[in-house]
Amino acid sequence: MSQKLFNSAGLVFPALATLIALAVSGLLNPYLAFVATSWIIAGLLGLSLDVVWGRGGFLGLAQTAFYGLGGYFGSVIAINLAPSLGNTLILALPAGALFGAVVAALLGYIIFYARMGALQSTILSYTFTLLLWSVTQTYRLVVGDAVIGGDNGLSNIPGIVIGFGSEASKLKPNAAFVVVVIVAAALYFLTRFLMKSTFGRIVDCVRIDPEKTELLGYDVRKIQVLNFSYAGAIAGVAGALFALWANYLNPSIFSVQEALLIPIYVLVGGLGTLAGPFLGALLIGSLSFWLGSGSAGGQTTLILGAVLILLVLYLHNGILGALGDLWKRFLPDPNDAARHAGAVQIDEAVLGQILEDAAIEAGPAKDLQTRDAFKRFGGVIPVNNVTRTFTPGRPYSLIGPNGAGKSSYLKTCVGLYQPEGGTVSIGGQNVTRAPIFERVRNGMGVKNQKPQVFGDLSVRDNLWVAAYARTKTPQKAVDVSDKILRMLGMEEQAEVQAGALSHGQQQWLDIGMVLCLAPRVVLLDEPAAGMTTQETRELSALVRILARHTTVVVVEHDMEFVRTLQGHVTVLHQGEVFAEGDIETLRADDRVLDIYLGRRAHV
Ligand SMILES: Nc1ncnc2c1ncn2[C@@H]1O[C@H](COP(=O)(O)OP(=O)(O)OP(=O)(O)O)[C@@H](O)[C@H]1O
Repeated sequence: MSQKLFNSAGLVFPALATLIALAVSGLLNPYLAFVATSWIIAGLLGLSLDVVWGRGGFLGLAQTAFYGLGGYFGSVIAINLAPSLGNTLILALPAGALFGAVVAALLGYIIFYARMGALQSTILSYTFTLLLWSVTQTYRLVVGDAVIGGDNGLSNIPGIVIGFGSEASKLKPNAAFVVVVIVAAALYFLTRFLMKSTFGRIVDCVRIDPEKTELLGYDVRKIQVLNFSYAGAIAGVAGALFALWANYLNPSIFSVQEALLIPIYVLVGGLGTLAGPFLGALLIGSLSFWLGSGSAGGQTTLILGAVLILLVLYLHNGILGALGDLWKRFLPDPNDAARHAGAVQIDEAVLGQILEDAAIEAGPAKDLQTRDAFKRFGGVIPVNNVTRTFTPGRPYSLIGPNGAGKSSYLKTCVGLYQPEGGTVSIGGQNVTRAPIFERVRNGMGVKNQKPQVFGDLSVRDNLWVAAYARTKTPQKAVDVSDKILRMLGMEEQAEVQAGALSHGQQQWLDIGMVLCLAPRVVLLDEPAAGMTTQETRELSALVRILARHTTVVVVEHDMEFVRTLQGHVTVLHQGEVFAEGDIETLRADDRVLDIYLGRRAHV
């Protein structure tokens, strides 16, 4: 019961809060209703940032820009059309949403496709807000009866008007409060629904590990722009509501102070909780209202600042995050099963079936080919004109001393590194300049050196997200991920958070995720690292079976593991192919021993 309530807390408690707000709306004195309306609008703006930051993982400081633009655009429409139509809500809110979404999509396109670092992206978003501040102060634009820009601001904005024509009437503060509560609640529940949907799950993956998400075949940048644009729409609605509520807008809406208040609402309420920003805005709004009008009047900023610092210092996950953590202590630990997990044992029959199904759905195995692949990092050349073709049948192992360029070669094939020269092709198709997700959609399945799993997601969800990337059908993804779960013998750990698994188990989960993609070429970078001897044996069997159905290339240090693969071995040294053959011959080759031992002649 309490587990169920915990899972639906984001639905039950906000619904209760909405009902309470609606029930007390008639009892509030009009001034308090008027002020409280602004706190809810601020919470809505905080929600938009939580979508971008708490869920998407990007601390954007442009939410007030979309808010202000939504406010201005919504007001221009309301000012010009309200005299004939009456109702301002159905004009201003969609206009604000649309404008916020479009501008956010354009800014998001620049931020995410330019592949800037996190800090640069935050600064760019902030610069955009400041630019609007400066532009709206400097220039004036007249659109019909609306005058935008200049310090005097836009002052003839009609209030919240409902009804049409002669029936139209401007709402009094208490009724306006009700309307704003309803709009905010509707957007909150819509956002919660979206974040619980497949789109939201993928947004979570992008936040946790964007590289891994792309390695599953998702177009990460597109998802980021869509999420950013959705958040821009919410900010635009909040801005339009604000303009109607205040009947006035001026450039200070784009100010530094406004932009920095929003992350504070989110942090105080609880990052990523969606409901937290409302709580944060309500708390900060009511505290400053009370301090401002009470005996502590002159010290408001100081006291508010101290309270905020204490809250952020002692409640790392904000109020709702802390309450959630506290509640979890009284619930059964879902990660308990991770501690009882034995060594993974592959079910070869299920594996065979999975690989046959994969061939039916994704087609025959593909060759991987590089021609004169060349990659340089300053004076280091980890991939030096490597020409190789890998085909299905037997596994290929890449070995060599530390720094030989094995991982760099794999990363060049995957697209994690862009080569300065040469080509990479999959199944005869040149993918040298293709983004990673396109190579994956072309049949490439990759496991990097460190296991990459989505730690906050359950084992089952990790596999589902991988399977969904290929199948694009939720139920099919369930079928595929269930089979992989069975093949790995990890059914009992299905609900465990992937981050709670041991290193070796995470390796298996990562390999399972690769298999969910039905890859036609598989690249595995040190898959046996962190595995027990028994697990390494299991892995060897898996790789051999896999190589019968697809092309498999494995980078590995563990020579015993390489020997058991019974495959073709390539020795890399200083970025070049140094020797090739079977492992027994290479182990007996003095030249190979020399480079491993660092003996003079070949180093
Ligand atoms: N992103 C990078 N930036 C700069 N240098 C890099 C980068 N990636 C690899 N290198 C350099 O390229 C060389 C080859 O590294 P790489 O990791 O490919 O070797 P490796 O054979 O996989 O080694 P190991 O077995 O230790 O993992 C090293 O000198 C490394 O420092």
